[in-house]
Amino acid sequence: MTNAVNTRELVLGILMEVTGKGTHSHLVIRDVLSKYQYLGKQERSFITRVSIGTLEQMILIDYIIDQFSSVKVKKMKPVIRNILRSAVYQLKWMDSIPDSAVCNEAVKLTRKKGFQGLSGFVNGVLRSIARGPAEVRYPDEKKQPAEYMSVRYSQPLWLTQMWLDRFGPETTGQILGAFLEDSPTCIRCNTGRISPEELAKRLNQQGIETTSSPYIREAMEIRGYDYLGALPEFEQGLFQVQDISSMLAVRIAAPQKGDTVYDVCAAPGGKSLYLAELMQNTGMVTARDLTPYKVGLIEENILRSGLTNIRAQVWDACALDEAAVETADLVLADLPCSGLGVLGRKPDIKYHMSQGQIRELRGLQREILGTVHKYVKKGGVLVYSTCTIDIEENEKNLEWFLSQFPFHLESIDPYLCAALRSNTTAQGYLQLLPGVHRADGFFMARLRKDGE
Ligand SMILES: C[S@@+](CC[C@H](N)C(=O)[O-])C[C@H]1O[C@@H](n2cnc3c(N)ncnc32)[C@H](O)[C@@H]1O
Repeated sequence: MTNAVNTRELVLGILMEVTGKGTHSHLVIRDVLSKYQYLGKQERSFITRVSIGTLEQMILIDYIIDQFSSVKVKKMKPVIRNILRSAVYQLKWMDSIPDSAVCNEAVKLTRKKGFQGLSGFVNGVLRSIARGPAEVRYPDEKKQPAEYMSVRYSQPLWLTQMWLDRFGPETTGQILGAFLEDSPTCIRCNTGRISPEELAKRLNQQGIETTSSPYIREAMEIRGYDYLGALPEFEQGLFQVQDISSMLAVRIAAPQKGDTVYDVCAAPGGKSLYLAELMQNTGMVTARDLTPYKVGLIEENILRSGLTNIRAQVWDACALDEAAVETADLVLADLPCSGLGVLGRKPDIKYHMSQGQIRELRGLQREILGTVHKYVKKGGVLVYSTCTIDIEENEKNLEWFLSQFPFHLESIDPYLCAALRSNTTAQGYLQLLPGVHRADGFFMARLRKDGE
């Protein structure tokens, strides 16, 4: 790799930003790649792979380093621990790079960053790891199942314990395992403009692999593209990037032609656009979000879609809009949440989230639900959804909502394929689990307002 030193330095910068300042990895990586556009495809994919891979496996990587280092990872200087982390990722997960090259580059970078005196330490730790046994000595699976799974799947202990208590070891293993697998990009074909078969054919002709979803006809997973934004089919609005679970949330909302719809937390607008599309350019979808920046993202997407039955507005969902009270056939409350269902796509969430933050989010969700349910007409529908796997934000919030407001759950089976139907879907809600379902972790519930 011609530019190896530079790319490793860029990876270090990304790790410092994400682990030190808590910035989201996908934003930091996007900024770095757009700043260094002159880098070749190989260098760009090296930066993405090592940054994401290191973050994904960081708990396991730290565990490995701690077994070989006299100084524990937590006690190290941030620059040193991040140089070691990305080097261990290359040693253990990237067979194509010789161990000696990984160690030498890490030592050079240590010196370049002004830690001349620690270059011997970095060299020693990395060479011991490279020479050490290939197999990791995990915590005892029988005596310490949560510790074992936490290290094995590189997930925080509190999260692993929470899911073990709720789902048991088998399902927890499936969920955690799925987070470490490659997450394909999912797209939704704009069926108003092109059939899924024709879109797949056009993408295949450009060397892009497509796999149709078992759950929704217009959904497909795509692999093997370089830059999505450059595809003519994207430019022309023939498809949207959207996970299958998000599409399902819209499907269970089942908007009708001519409906008045409020999507109260809508940016960047994926679900709003799908709602508007299903309404075949009739009725009106009001897509709201908190800031002009976020609403700008919705507006860009509206423009690309060519739909005219959708408008974007800045509106704080906690503030009551008197004019909207009892006007909506459908309200979509796809609320801010802990995001624990999408750890496979956004690995750094697991380092930033905590039980305290979950409590705060639950409070915000209740505040928003307590406001926006008022927009639903008597006999209208409210869909509550989150991209998380957390009983407090999902089932418990649902129970709370039903105890407070005049709504009842309604079966979502008519909108789902047989593979997704269960006791809970017959009641009116669905918790998707990665590894169990072929989709991101996601929760959705359909509630009908009492009355006409
Ligand atoms: C889960 S995301 C929505 C994703 C969106 N529904 C989609 O499918 O593209 C949650 C959104 O809620 C917004 N949000 C957070 N607090 C809000 C509030 N008080 N009022 C309105 N929007 C809010 C965030 O800016 C974020 O865009």
